[in-house]
Amino acid sequence: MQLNIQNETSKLKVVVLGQPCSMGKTPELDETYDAKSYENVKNHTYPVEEDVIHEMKEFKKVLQKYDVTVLSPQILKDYNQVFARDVAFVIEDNIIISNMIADRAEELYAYKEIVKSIYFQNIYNLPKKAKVEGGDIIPHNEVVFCGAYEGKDFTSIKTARTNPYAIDYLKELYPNKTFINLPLKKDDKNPRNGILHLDCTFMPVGNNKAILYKGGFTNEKDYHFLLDFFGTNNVFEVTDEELYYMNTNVFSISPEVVISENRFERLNNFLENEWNIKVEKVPYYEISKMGGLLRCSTLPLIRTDE
Ligand SMILES: NC(=[NH2+])NCCC[C@H](N)C(=O)O
Repeated sequence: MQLNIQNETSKLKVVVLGQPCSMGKTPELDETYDAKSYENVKNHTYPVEEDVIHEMKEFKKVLQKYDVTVLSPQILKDYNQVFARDVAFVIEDNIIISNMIADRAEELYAYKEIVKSIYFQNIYNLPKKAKVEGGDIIPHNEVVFCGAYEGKDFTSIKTARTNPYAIDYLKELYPNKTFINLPLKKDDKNPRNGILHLDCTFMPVGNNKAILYKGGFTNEKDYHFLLDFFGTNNVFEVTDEELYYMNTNVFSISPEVVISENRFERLNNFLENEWNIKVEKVPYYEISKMGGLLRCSTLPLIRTDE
């Protein structure tokens, strides 16, 4: 398989969709590793497998309607494999295997067959010290936006997943790209105070447009930087409440078509009416309770340049 990913929105051809089966039982509070799961376990509202299967089926149907080839990781017994995004990521024609949080490390085993179908010279493993997850990496043509956490307390924060060392390493692999780090606020218990991955607070859509939440960045100047980068008129800003339900985490299948959650009313209307982007709506509310949404559930392998 010849991989190709330059950005978030070019026409999608091949994608891995996470695996909803055999999620295992609801975690204990101290077994959660993101703030939304923490909150939903605490409130006894953590989703059941049946609902997760249903939502992912609906998502898959839309992908297939647009002739996208959908691959699945193998099923690992009693292991949450919904969020394919973080396991690995593709930049240009290489796949980079993430060094994920230990709680999720086994997910990679389920990708053996998929990785086997990729030319070996295009598969990169990183040194152990380089911590990174795909949700913190957003390729945007010559630029790669990153969400590395720079604090000294990195190892004691479960929602800190990407470190500056990993970004430095990626810079060496892609000397022609500009890596822009946008450090994120972290909070393992309160989902309203911290951001798990960069794709939970910022997402390019259409042609050089973006969805953005102001409050997610450690340095407010990074929010202003993104506003300038895309241009204020090309940015849809989400509110605190919309952030909580993960409105930034939609998934593009082309510059003209975005898959979004059916409750994201203000965003969906805006995309359709103001930016002329077709919005395919799917139910994904239950999955949002585990700290990820549509983009998080996917690992795109091939998008065609147009
Ligand atoms: N790319 C993402 N935002 N992924 C979301 C992953 C959520 C998952 N519960 C975790 O904590 O790892």
